[in-house]
Amino acid sequence: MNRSNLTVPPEGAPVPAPHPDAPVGVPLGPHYARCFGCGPDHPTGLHLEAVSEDGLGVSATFTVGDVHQGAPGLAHGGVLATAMDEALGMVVWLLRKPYVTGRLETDYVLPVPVGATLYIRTRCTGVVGRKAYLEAEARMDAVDGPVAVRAAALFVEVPVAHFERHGAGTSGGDGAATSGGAGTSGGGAGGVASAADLGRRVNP
Ligand SMILES: CCCCC/C=C\C/C=C\C/C=C\C/C=C\CCCC(=O)SCCNC(=O)CCNC(=O)[C@H](O)C(C)(C)COP(=O)(O)OP(=O)(O)OC[C@H]1O[C@@H](n2cnc3c(N)ncnc32)[C@H](O)[C@@H]1OP(=O)(O)O
Repeated sequence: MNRSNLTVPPEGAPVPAPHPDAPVGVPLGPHYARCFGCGPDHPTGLHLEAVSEDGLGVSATFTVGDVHQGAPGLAHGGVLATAMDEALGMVVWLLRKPYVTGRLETDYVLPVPVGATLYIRTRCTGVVGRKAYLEAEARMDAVDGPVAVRAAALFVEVPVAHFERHGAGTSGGDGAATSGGAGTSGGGAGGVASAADLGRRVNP
């Protein structure tokens, strides 16, 4: 894909070992029930469903709905970038540290119609200090379908306080969702309802 060197790990950058608690071969479930990317409680979200492959890579599916259109009958490019961001974020979630997207690069290779299902695979390609490098590819309508979107990203590790300091209305009161969901019941990564939950998850 076309990409800047900001999302390419420096030569010799180590790929981390999977976290010992990282789930393998199981559905991840949502990390947050109201997440636009993966939350089952979000009415028009992407409802991405993902499986950890080996603790460092994730397979996810996203079916484009009516609410995701840009041009008539076609997925909005920003929505597709969000789907890639979400699937990439699920990989750093497996590393059991809080990260945010610093940079996201996207190549749109094919138009993606409403009703299409994207089969997304993402992978961590290196970690240097607070920076995690990741790549993603989305194939149309089958795991071995044509490539529709490619992405690369730099995620930056942040303290749990990042979410406490910057999140509005997520301190566990009315704005907080119950994490519930497949994340906790499916033996997967486990959902969070608040920044405090996130802290407990990272430092149990
Ligand atoms: C309260 C409720 C909590 C609920 C939370 C639930 C879950 C959340 C937790 C985990 C997520 C789980 C699953 C994933 C799900 C979804 C995926 C979507 C993820 C997102 O959608 S997340 C939202 C969008 N995201 C942001 O909202 C970030 C806004 N932003 C910032 O918060 C700062 O900007 C930050 C922190 C990025 C950096 O700030 P900073 O001050 O900490 O660090 P600094 O600037 O020193 O950068 C350190 C090193 O990164 C390099 N670096 C930084 N930025 C770069 C860039 N853009 N390009 C190239 N390199 C960059 C520097 O060059 C330096 O590199 P070097 O060390 O080599 O000098």
